[in-house]
Amino acid sequence: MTSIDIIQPDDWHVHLRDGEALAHTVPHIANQFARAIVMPNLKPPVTNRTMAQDYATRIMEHVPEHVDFTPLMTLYLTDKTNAGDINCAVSANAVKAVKLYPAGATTNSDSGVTSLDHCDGALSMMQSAGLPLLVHGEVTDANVDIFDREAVFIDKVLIPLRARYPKLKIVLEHITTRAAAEYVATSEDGIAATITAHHLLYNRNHMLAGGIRPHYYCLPILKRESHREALIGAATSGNPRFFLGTDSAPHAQPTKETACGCAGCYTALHAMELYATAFEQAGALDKLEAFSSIHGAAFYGLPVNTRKIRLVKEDWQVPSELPYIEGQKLIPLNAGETLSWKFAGIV
Ligand SMILES: NC(=O)N[C@@H](CC(=O)O)C(=O)O
Ligand SMILES: [Zn+2]
Ligand SMILES: [Zn+2]
Repeated sequence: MTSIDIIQPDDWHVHLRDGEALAHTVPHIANQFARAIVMPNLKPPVTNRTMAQDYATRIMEHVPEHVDFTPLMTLYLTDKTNAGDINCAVSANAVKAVKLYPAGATTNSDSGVTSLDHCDGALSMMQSAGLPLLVHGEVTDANVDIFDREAVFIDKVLIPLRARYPKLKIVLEHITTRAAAEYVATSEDGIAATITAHHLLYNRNHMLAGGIRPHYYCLPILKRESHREALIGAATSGNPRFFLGTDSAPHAQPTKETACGCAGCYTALHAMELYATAFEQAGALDKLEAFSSIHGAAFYGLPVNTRKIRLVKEDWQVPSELPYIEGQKLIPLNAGETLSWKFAGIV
């Protein structure tokens, strides 16, 4: 039987939600990953040090016994976030990053930033403190086609932002296009990108051809095959600017399977199996460890994990549904499908 051992990975972008959901999401993510950057798009969003610390405590209550997992917390940037909010969170070491959601771009982004002009105090403080800005990189202009929103964001928002704050560390989250992969690979230091497993494995045909599949709907939306190929190229290039971020984003079944469904794919259960599948298909399994377990820690200035995990080549079936909040079900990505890699635990 084929198997590979790699340094235990970290997830540099995940949604764990809150309340009852944590009993489901936290054990899944803590099973495979040693640390995770936890997104702050709760209702209401996590906007200050106390909220971040309290949220971390609620997460820790659901880490199973004998499992070693550390949530790395983030603040949600709003028009009102000021230098004092950043300073307070940084000096207490309560957060590892700040998240920018353009207002209206994605799930729970109503409190997001309407214009970065409002955020000068916060961004200047982050730049001097070395606190990374994590970016949902899509414009929200109704006139911009949904398939172009990431590429337009780079030109209209990201490049001017970097000109204004050249030392600000930025992660372009969940990149989905050739434009993003090329921009991150070729521009000035201080930028990196996370890539999800689903954007490495699927293109928009998987979501739309032969019937509409809501569990493949996430933002930024799956793009055409040539973009998926560019992402595979970036992830397997060995370039330390690219690292793992699942963007696992649970939504209860009734809110996905409906006339106007929520964006988000749930992959926390089987993330490393999906990444291994994508890297194997690309003939690049030897690059999986650096992408999953080394590059992200280096960007965040954190030590690499000491434990190792094992992935084995073995068929198993993804459950067709998982228990979730309020008696509802959570449909994972790949529900009912057979995967050929299996996570076999810490070794
Ligand atoms: N990726 C998604 O499609 N959804 C995320 C939000 C986000 O990461 O944009 C969510 O919170 O559900
Ligand atoms: Zn996002
Ligand atoms: Zn996300």
